[in-house]
Amino acid sequence: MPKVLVSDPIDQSGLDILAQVAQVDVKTKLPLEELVQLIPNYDALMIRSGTKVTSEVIEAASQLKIIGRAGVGVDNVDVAAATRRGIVVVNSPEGNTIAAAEHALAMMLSLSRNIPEADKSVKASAWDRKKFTGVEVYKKILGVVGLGKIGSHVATVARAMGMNILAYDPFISKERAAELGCTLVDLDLLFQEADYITLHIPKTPETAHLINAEALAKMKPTARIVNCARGGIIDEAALHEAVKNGTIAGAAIDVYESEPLGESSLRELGKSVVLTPHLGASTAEAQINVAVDVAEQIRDVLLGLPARSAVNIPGLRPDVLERLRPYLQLAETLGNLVGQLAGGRVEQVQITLQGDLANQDSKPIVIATLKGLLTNALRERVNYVNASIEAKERGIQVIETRDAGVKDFSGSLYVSAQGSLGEHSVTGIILGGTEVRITDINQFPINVPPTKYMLFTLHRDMPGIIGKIGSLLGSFNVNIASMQVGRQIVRGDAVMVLSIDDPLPDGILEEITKVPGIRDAYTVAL
Ligand SMILES: NC(=O)C1=CN([C@@H]2O[C@H](COP(=O)(O)OP(=O)(O)OC[C@H]3O[C@@H](n4cnc5c(N)ncnc54)[C@H](O)[C@@H]3O)[C@@H](O)[C@H]2O)C=CC1
Ligand SMILES: O=C(O)C(=O)COP(=O)(O)O
Repeated sequence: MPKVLVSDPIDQSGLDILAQVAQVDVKTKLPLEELVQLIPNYDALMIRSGTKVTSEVIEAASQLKIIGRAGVGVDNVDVAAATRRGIVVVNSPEGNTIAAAEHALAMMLSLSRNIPEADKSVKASAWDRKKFTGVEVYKKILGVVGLGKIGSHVATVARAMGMNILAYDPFISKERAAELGCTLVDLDLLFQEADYITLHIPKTPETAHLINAEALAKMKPTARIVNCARGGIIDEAALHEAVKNGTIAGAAIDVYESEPLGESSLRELGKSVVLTPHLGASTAEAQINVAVDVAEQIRDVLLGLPARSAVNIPGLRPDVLERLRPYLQLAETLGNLVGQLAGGRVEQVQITLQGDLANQDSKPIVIATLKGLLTNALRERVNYVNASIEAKERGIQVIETRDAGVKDFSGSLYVSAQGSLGEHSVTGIILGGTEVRITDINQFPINVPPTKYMLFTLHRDMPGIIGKIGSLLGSFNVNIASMQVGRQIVRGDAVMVLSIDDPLPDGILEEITKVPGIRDAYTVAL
């Protein structure tokens, strides 16, 4: 019988499902060393946010087939390490949406009406009404950062309370935002206008310390901020300063840079700050939802069936996968590339299967392209199973075409993305059965393999320009691994593609665009 280790508190309904197919051991609050020692005995691990599944744990997990996260965020799991070991990671994308949204709303109201401090004072036998006079949310502006599942529900309920909603989410279309009654704005405007700011984004390298001293300085002195998303999106030291100095009026925080919260100056801020111990998902209903959702998936995987919400494996039929594997890699790379070139919100994607590829099953290729495209927004949360739904929810229009007449290569894939910042296109092929080659960017012919870090420029084809870019990169200590130029006509417009060994340092892209003749420059990490 397979063995499942449950290392965080999970609702009994989930444990009952696991017990149908496995021996279930519940051992919570395990120190890392003990987890590393125990894990080789288990086929499945079921967790919440308390267990850190580090690469060390995964390396020791010689039998492990699946990690089930009974919740949304998988930032406590080294998903890349799990993927390398062939371990499926599943979560419950919707099981606690309502719980988290309601907690954010409760936090906003608690902060506005000083409920926690007032409660404390009554329980201490005081009757102090003046001290706890609050503010109303009615007719106030709520800035929602991240208009995904939780952010959308918060916006809907807040509208019903008479709030006006500004939203920032670079991956959501204007139409989708309008459907929710929200006005999409840029982040600076949201910071400047909002009376309340609520965060509903994943923690990624881009969102780490999104709310720092500089951002806080842009906010109204009456602004209040709510974080029920992830610790580390707010710089806690900067928040403490901002509330203490009156830069903003207050904050309600559920998640912290380090959990459990250790020594923290946030505790010293009295009624201006409301703190809860990561309770967003802690409702009876959500805990049953996530426990059942994830336990069912663990059961299925242990029985050899596919999981419905795997964050790290394609949910496609194995035979299709095998046949199309190189083209799925091509599609994912082109989707990711065109998404990064497009930069902002993508509204429309066109995917054309050309030449011999036009006779293949397009569905997996379209899904792989969308997965690549959405990786920028959703990271490891997007997979082959949910890529189409996620694209639809973001209002991205997908146009799929076939053109068997294109005979440049035996089969090629063309992907273009039209978004808030313009349109970009890329074409690619598979060389020698396995190798991805990019053969065209924005209608300029090239022939380059994708690499981890790339720099693209659109420029005028004129003498000296390549040298200038080379020297500029050199002066920033950026090593160029390879370089190629593509043009349609001599001394007309051209594109330059550079593979570089490291990410571009801050500020250099701006310098590149200042070089005479350079029209645009883009950096991409694949
Ligand atoms: N406090 C708690 O107990 C809980 C916390 N959460 C956290 O809430 C967050 C949101 O969850 P969901 O709404 O389910 O996820 P979701 O994936 O449905 O929505 C996230 C949204 O953020 C957007 N986004 C990504 N990067 C962005 C950026 N740099 N700027 C602005 N928007 C960006 C995405 O386009 C997406 O629409 C996650 O971090 C999750 O871990 C979720 C459940 C409970
Ligand atoms: O689902 C999420 O992302 C959460 O943050 C919930 O965390 P928890 O399962 O309550 O430890």
